[in-house]
Amino acid sequence: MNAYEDQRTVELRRVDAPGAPGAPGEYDGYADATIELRAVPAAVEPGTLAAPVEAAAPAAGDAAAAPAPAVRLSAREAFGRFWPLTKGDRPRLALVCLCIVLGVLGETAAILLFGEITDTALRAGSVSAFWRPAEQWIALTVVGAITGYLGNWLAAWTAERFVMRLRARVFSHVQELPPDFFGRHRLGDLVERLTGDIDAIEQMVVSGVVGAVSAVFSVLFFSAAAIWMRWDLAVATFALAPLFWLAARRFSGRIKTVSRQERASDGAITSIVEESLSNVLLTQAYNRKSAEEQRLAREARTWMRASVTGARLSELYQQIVVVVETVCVLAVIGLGAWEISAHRMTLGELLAFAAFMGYLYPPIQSLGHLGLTFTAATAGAERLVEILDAQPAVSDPAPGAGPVPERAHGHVEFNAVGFRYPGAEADALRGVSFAARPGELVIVTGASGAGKSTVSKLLLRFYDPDAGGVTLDGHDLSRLPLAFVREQITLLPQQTLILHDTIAANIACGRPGATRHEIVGAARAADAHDFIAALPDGYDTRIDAHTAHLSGGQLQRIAIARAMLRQAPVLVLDEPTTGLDALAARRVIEPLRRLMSGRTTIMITHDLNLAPDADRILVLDRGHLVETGTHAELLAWGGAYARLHASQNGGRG
Ligand SMILES: Nc1ncnc2c1ncn2[C@@H]1O[C@H](COP(=O)(O)OP(=O)(O)OP(=O)(O)O)[C@@H](O)[C@H]1O
Repeated sequence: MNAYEDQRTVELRRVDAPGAPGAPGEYDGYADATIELRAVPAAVEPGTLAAPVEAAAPAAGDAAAAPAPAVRLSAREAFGRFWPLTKGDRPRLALVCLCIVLGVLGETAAILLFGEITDTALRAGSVSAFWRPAEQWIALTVVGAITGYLGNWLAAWTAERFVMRLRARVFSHVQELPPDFFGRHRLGDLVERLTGDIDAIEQMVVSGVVGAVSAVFSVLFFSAAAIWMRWDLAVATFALAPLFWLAARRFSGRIKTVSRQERASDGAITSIVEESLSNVLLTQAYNRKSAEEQRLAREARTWMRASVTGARLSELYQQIVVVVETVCVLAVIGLGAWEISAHRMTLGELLAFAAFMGYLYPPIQSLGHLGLTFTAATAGAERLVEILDAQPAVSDPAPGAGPVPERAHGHVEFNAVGFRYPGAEADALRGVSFAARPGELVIVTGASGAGKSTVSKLLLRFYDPDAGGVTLDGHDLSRLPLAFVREQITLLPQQTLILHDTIAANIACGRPGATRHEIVGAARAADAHDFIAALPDGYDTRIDAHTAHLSGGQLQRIAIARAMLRQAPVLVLDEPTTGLDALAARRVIEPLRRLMSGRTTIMITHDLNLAPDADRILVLDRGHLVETGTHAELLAWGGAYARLHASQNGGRG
């Protein structure tokens, strides 16, 4: 019986919740090798199941503190929303289910053989009667092992593919969302949604289905076998089964609430860690170490309370199940003893019957657990659906909506443009009109919040205007493919964007496929070649946004080289010298002039050093275009521009 006992350990660990003391009873000892397949579905597996349950749960009062998700779904809606993503893998899922059914059938037959061995070989003391059922049992075990192996392997494959596909889909969608979406969501929380929440949904959709099939077929076959053996005994013991469902139902509402809290807390903790580490300079320079620690501790406390309450709920559920199970098992033993004493049953039959009962409870429990897993995963689904339902602010025009030029000349026009950010109370731009012809430099200036950056966002079509229109060479931007617009317009943002890669790759991302010769040429034109060549690994030096050992001015020149390589006819410079000291700013002016030459340049800036070079200067004030002209004209006019200029030159006008 050693082999059984070993397997029983597996069975108990897998079927009972972690840490749940007590076995379903001695009958569980008759588990056999096919147990592995039944345990595969992660949703049924206590370890995985317990995760959302245990890790959740605030005290009742804490539930109110959970940030309310914008989307509320029932488990069925959540499942329906993500099930279509299994398309393409359904034949494999069907094969997994077939393996499960074969495995359960094998288990059923093995238990019957065990009853036979007990009566014909053990009780009769006959070795010869042992061999035939033993051979059959071994054959069944080998078939079970093969189907178990195949089923587990395919199930893992399908589950991982689902995760990959879902993550790719959400990631691709997120990348199309407008900048204000990222303003409303913390980065760490988004990271958590793309990792933890996606895993939770997998638990519901793929592992959930596999787990449900496994549990349903186990219940069907074992109960059919038990009824076939002794329907009266079976009915008597089945009467207690609904108690499992009642227990699961009782707990599911609270678990959903605490799971929401747990998912939100996970997101908050990841956000705090991410924000703190990326702002470590601010933390150190402003002595904010203890403030940051307190921020983390606050969230961690919420998470801990949720986690402990979740563990308590889970444990309570488990213990109730253990008591119900023990009552059921004792009922079987008691009835069996009575039947044996009345010679209506043999010992082998009783053991086989009890084994079916012992085998029946775990899948019944699993079904209850699965309900809880679905409930917990729904909280993750709500958070992902919130992202997937967020609409990109702009979309590609329908194919054939209008002619698409091969390449733009760079004639940009704003015609009475009005725009208000989603959810904002005031217009960011109102009735703004101007034009920039190929090769011209147009400077957009004005006080903070005047609407300068909004001009660049509309030009790059991060948003469409609410009124008026923006055209490129006379084509309304909304009628041009997005990819075309962004190929024709190069943005040099205020903050230099660095990829975690070599300097060469950072420059080449302006034009994928650029040769080393072209990269070096662009770096020379950007005055970046000398300092790059002086680095130990030259162009192959790996840099990173946070660890780059390069100055702000050097990074800016790498960005200029990237823009040079791009060769787009329109250039948008957003505060190109902000954050640089006077010397570094002077060093980027010349490369900038080279970059601007021959291109339509819209420069958004407070810094008026390049203003005398501009063909036109636009002064914005609270979304209105209040002055337009050259530097000399506007100075002579003596209005807002003259005041701005004077403020920068210490009142010298
Ligand atoms: N995502 C947003 N949601 C709501 N309002 C926004 C958003 N972004 C900007 N605004 C508002 O739109 C107005 C114009 O903002 P914009 O960023 O264009 O100003 P700006 O002139 O570039 O300012 P700064 O010089 O400080 O960068 C401001 O009142 C700002 O508060």
